[in-house]
Amino acid sequence: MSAAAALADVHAARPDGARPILRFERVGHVFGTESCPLRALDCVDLDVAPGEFVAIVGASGCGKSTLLRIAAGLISPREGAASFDGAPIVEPRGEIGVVFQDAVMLPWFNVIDNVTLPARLAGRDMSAARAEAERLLENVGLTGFSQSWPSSLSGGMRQRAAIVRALMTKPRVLLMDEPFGALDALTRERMNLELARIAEQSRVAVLLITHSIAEAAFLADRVVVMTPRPGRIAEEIPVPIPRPRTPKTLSSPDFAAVCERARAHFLEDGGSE
Ligand SMILES: Nc1ncnc2c1ncn2[C@@H]1O[C@H](COP(=O)(O)OP(=O)(O)OP(=O)(O)O)[C@@H](O)[C@H]1O
Repeated sequence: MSAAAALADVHAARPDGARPILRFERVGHVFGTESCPLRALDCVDLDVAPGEFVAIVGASGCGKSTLLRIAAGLISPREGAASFDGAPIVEPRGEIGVVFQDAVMLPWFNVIDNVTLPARLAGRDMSAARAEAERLLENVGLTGFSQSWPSSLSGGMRQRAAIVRALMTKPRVLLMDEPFGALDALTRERMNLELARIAEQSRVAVLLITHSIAEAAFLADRVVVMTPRPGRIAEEIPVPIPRPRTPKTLSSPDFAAVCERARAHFLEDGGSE
């Protein structure tokens, strides 16, 4: 069974309603003190539908990570609200998985113990959790590495393990903050293909933050461009490219058009990708 088929299987029995699975309503956030405030986000309205893949691009410091941390329940927004399936997000929850740029793994745990940690913390049956983890590891190309120490894995392998760990809670939303930013270009391309397969065949909704317009256009159903700080939504660009996405996608006129439309914002602002 392929990684994607396995993940489709993981999510198969879940009924998805028509309402957004993730919603930001007039979300604003200010850091700093009253005398020295720093407005990171301003009036962000954004919906993510069940199973949808949304990528966010924006200049460094425009508030992308802050938005994602609000969705993860790690920060309470000063203004507006974020909700998951209609309920306010007030703390981290199992249905929302998070993958950060640095695949933080506990160095004193091997791979299988790291990826099954959420299951252990949730008090799940560990033999079932281990079997599920082994299956997911196999399907992301980490067969035979379950007993390895994190220090012996490459960056790409650690990131794959981090994705498996995030999927162990059977999330309905996967939040990804520059997950492949630290990888070399070739590994990043391979990881993009893998993530595209996961997203296409599973029903997990993905909110991806990336500095790469090409990565956003390749993976997403919709590319959201943010303004420089304070971050607002400048434009939502639909990506009319059929799935499955393949390496050939990168040379399609639609792909080039989406990239050009997104890039125009950064040229206007004097910024760069
Ligand atoms: N905990 C914090 N305390 C104070 N200021 C913060 C904090 N977190 C973020 N900021 C500030 O808020 C703004 C938005 O930060 P954020 O990390 O969300 O931006 P970003 O778009 O993700 O940036 P990058 O692309 O460089 O990662 C920045 O000016 C940052 O310095």
